[in-house]
Order: sequence, then C-alpha cells, then structure tokens
Amino acid sequence: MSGLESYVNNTVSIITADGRNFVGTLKGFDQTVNVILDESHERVYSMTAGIEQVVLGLHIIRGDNIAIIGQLDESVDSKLDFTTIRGMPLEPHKFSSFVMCDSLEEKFGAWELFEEIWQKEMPDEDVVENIYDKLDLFVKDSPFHDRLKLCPDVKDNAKASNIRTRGNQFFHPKVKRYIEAIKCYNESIAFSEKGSEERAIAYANRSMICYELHRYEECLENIRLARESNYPDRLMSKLIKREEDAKKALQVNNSKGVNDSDDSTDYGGELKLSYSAHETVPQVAECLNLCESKNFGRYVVTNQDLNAGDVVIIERPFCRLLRDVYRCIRCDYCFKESIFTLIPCESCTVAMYCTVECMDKAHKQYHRIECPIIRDMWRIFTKLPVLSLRVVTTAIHSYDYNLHAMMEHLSDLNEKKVNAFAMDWTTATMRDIYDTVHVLETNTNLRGSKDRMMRVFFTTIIRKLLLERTDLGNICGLDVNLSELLDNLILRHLQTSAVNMHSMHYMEYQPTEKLYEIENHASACFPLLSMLNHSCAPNVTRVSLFDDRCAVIVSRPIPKGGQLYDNYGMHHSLMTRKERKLDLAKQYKFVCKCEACINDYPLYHDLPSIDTTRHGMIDISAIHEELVLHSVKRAAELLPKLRRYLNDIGHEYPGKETCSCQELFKRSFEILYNPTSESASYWKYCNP
Ligand SMILES: C[S@@+](CC[C@H](N)C(=O)[O-])C[C@H]1O[C@@H](n2cnc3c(N)ncnc32)[C@H](O)[C@@H]1O
Repeated sequence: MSGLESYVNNTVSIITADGRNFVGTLKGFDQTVNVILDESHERVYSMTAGIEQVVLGLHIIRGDNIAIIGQLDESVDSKLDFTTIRGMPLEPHKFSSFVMCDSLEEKFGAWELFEEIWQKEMPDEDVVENIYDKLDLFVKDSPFHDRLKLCPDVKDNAKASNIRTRGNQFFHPKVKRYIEAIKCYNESIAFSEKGSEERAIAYANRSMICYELHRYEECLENIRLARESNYPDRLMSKLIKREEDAKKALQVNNSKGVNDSDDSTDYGGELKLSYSAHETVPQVAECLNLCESKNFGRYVVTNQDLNAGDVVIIERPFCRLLRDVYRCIRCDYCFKESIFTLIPCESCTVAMYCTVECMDKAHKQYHRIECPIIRDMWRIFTKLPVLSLRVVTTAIHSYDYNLHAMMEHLSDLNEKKVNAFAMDWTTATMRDIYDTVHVLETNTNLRGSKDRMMRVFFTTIIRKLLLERTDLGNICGLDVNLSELLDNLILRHLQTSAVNMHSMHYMEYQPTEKLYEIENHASACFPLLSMLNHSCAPNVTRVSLFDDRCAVIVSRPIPKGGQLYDNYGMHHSLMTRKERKLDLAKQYKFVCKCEACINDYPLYHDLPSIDTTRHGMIDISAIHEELVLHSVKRAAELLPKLRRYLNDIGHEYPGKETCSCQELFKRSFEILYNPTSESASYWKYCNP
C-alpha cells in the first residue's frame, strides 16, 4: 500500500488475476487496493499478431482482481514496436484448490457501478456535506437493471448441452480430468429442464465417471436418475451395459470387502467443552461471562484461569452460506461434499442438493425467497451481501413469513436488553435466536458517508430484486411499512455481516503438492462467537467442526479475569502494525490497543526465541511436515504434547516458538475435528 502512493500520477502496468494487462496513469487507490486508472488501455497479447491496445480511458480495477502492479519505465516502453511483439495470452489465475468451480461473480458488479456513480457525482468526498440530498442518484435514478444486466434465472437446455460438451472434452481418454468433467456435468444438470434429454444425458455421463472412479453405487444412482429423466431409447443399450458392469463390480467388491468410495470418518470423536456449561447456555463454559464497556463494547472474560487447549465455546450457526465456487460440489443445505450425486433445484440454476430432504429444508428455510434472485446476487455482489440476504431470509422464515408480527416484535424490542449469554438457549426458538443476531454490532455511527451510501445503494438493489421477483412482493403488497422493514433489515445486516461474519473451513488435498490445505467453503453467523473481541496477539482460536458447529479453543494461558481475544485475520506475526491498523479501522471501525499494537511486536522472523534451555525444544519444521500429511493418528499423538509445551511456554509471549506452537496446535486440532474432503481418493484414477 505505502509503495503504491509513490506511483500516483505515474504510468503503471497491472496484471489481473484473470490474466489481463492494463496500462494507465494511477489516479488513486483505496485500502483494499481498488485502483483508478486514467488514460488507460488494455494490451491484448497474441501469438499470431502484434499487441492490440484497446483504449479504455478512465477505468476502475478491483483490488481483489489485481495480481501484480508495477510502475512502467516509459522511456523503455515508448521505444517498443507493439506491432511486432508476439506473446502468449496469460492464463487466468487458477484456484489453489482443485475442488472448486468458477465464481459466478462478474467483473462489473454493484460495487463498480456504485463507484462509477460516486466518482461522477461526488468527486471530492470530504466536501460533500449532505450526501443524502443526492440519494436519488444512487437509488431511484440509477439505471442498475440495465447496467448490471439483471434478469430472471431460467433453465436453458442449449446451455446445458454446451456445458456438457465441455465436460466431454475433460473426459477424453487422453485428458482424463474427470473431476473437471463432473463439475461441467453438474452445471449442465443445474441448467437443464426437468425431464429433458439434456439432463438425462448429463446424469448418464456422470455415471460414466463414477464407473471410472470405481464408485459403483453412485454410478448406479446416476443411471437411475438418467432413466427417471427420460433417457433416450437410442442410447439405452450403453446405459444398460454400464449398469450390468457396475453391478458386477459392486458384487466383486462386496465379496472382497472393498469400500472404494472410502467415506470413513476417522477423526477425534465428539468434541466437548472442557468445563461444565452454563445451565441455560449449553454452548458456553460456565466460567465465561459477557461484560460491556465504552472502549470494548461487549466482550467475554473468564472468571477462572484457563489453559491452552481448553474448549470453552461450541456453537451452532444461526444461518450459513455455501460459497458459490462450491455450488457444483457440495450440498447447498448441509454442505456435504456430494459431487457425484447432486440433484438440482427445479427453479434456479445455482442451488444443488445431496437429497430431496435437504432440498425441501433449504426451500423452507431460505431458498423459497432466494431462488429467483440468487444467481443475480452472486453475479453482482461478493459474499457479504449474499450472506446478509441469508440472515434476512432466515429471520423472515423464523416468523413464518409474517412480516407484520416481525415488525411489531422488532419495533418493541429493547435492543440493549438482548443478551446472548443470559438467554435460555435450552428453550429458545429461532425467533429468540434471531433477537441475538438482530443486535449484533453494526458500527453505523462510525461509518463514513461513502460507506453508508454504498450500503444504501446495495440495499435498494436487493430490496427491489426481492419485491419484483419473490413471494415478498405479494407479502409486502402496497404496504410501505413492510417494504421499509425489509429495507431496514437488509441495511442492518449488510453492516452486521461485515463485522461479525465467520468463515467455515475444511481440509482439502492438494494433488500436486501431495499435502492438505485449509480451505474456506462457507460463511456463517454465530451470535455467541460474535461477542469475542479482536487482538493482534490472540489467546483463543476457532476451529470448524464436522457438524458445522464452531469451537473456541484457548491457545495460550489466560489468567482469571482476563478477556478472551479472537483474531479477525490481522495477526502481529504476519502484518505490520500500520497494515493492521488500516485494515481494522476500515472493516471493524476501531483502533486496536492490544499488547501487540502497544508494544509493536515484530513480524514472525524477527520475534525473539524463548529460553529453550529452560523449556526444552520442539522441532517445529519436522512437526509441520508431519502435520501437512494429515495423519489423524499422528495429530492425536502430538496434540497433548503441543498442549503441554504451549502451557509451559505460553507466558513467554511473543516468542517465536510460542507463535509456531500455537499454529501447530491449531493444525493438530483441525486434523482431528475439521471436515476433510474425500478428494484425495479421486486422483489415483484421473488427472487433477
Ligand atoms: C464481532 S464484534 C465483537 C463484539 C462487540 N464488541 C459487540 O459489542 O458486539 C466486532 C466489533 O467489536 C468491536 N471490537 C472488537 N475488538 C475490539 C477491540 N480490541 N477494541 C475495541 N473494540 C473492539 C469493534 O466495534 C468491532 O467492529
């Protein structure tokens, strides 16, 4: 960031994650490195012709799409003859995981449109005193339907057929990229109409891959689905042959006791709290209390000494959202990895499920409202606005879609009195739980005018989509109070989600490196976990469990009366104090005064070593190498050792060994309790 300042008003060259090259004068950038270029052009490379320069003028590039940015040496650049230079177009950035699909998010979305209007109408944010006078520019007059190409989501057999053809190319015997192929077949199933030949053939093709991967039961299930979807008679003989082969192979496996689909759940067993729980809050250890102060807002303290390894909270989320890149891999409702047997929602082209039961539950709880707009939501927004919508739809479901009852309750609610630690969770209904979500921190008064206006703009788009396309249009009718309620809920949760959202993780096998990495497949709202404040030198850590709950584990000793500190992704060993300060102020709206910020703890490589003559030594890199291989047995052996060591050295903070040991301890915990992808079993039969 600080490096970028020196580039302002100079010519820069930018390579984006999707492999494009932009050149222009850097006019400005913000904290997430969204940049504005003037007099810009795109350079399009080709092996058969010179470099084409497409003039763009004023152009905005989103920070999360920028891979490389550098100042251009104009004296060298101006001497180049672009007509004679040949170059391979860059490959788009590949996802680190092999088990994801393409994001639905488009390059020009709601944020870009907002930024465009803002740049035009509010060139100087500081001098705009009353931005709300200009509200209409953003909400009424903005042509966002056209600009964002909003349109109802419809099944499309032609598209289904095209995507299936792409899948067939991956299936080719010389390519053998079966997982890529199956993702295409799943997408093809999602686009196809019910009972269509396109759907039947996609199921049949999926059965073909299951057969190659020795997943015979799933092969037979796909053959059943293909038949149910009117598989054409002219191709039936191939299907029947595969069915016979799969049945025979299954019989052989059964007689040998082989289970090649390997869904064994080898893990650390049921995780429990380390202390007795609150009588009315069984998710939380009795020794934790919720306090409140002017500086910290609400925060959690312990009334007894806690040790590293203690499990103090295990919470189930109020609602969850699967990331769009997993839509053809995991069930949209239970998140189970079901790449071989997903079935589609019959109305949209996004949601897929592992069973009809999950489909019904999703429909009841949130998809009934979201279905007509979910594709557009993912197209034009990032995950935060989509999660905000999920909070709102789940809340509305908890009121059985009775918006009058919801409005009455919320207008009478004394927000100050809602206390998630004092509520009786043993009898709480979803409505009661929603109260604890409703009062999560918004930081409204600390947000700048641009931030607030952007959220109003997003709210307007979401509300209009809901009223135009979903049941909520009928439910709200002409009652302005109800559409105002909708507005308020969306706006509120666009703010709470930004501050309180938690990521959910699983372990994914990386076939090229032959090791496991943590991946983030979903986001969720946990009202109790949301009471934990941040420290850049945290003393607790979060671990996602198999059953979607999240556990809070103490990661170094906490004395009686001490506050429990989570880390919001800005750790002192990885980011400088200046970087952390900027990010925390931008997203969380506070100035951190944790021990790392006050004492300016150094980055990892400059941390002091602890006195190993007193505490003994552990071989950090050897343990790390063992843990990335993901042996449950080894993690179970290491966990108590690491825990003892951490309790021994935990007071020596910020020692290099202490920070490393915290990481190793967390990793061991994750191996034992995190969900793990079954993908490692795929690659012995195909190419990644
Ligand atoms: C997830 S909430 C934590 C609970 C929050 N204090 C509350 O009352 O709801 C995150 C928000 O808490 C506040 N916060 C978190 N950590 C803090 C800290 N170390 N010092 C001051 N405020 C903090 C900020 O307003 C932040 O946006």
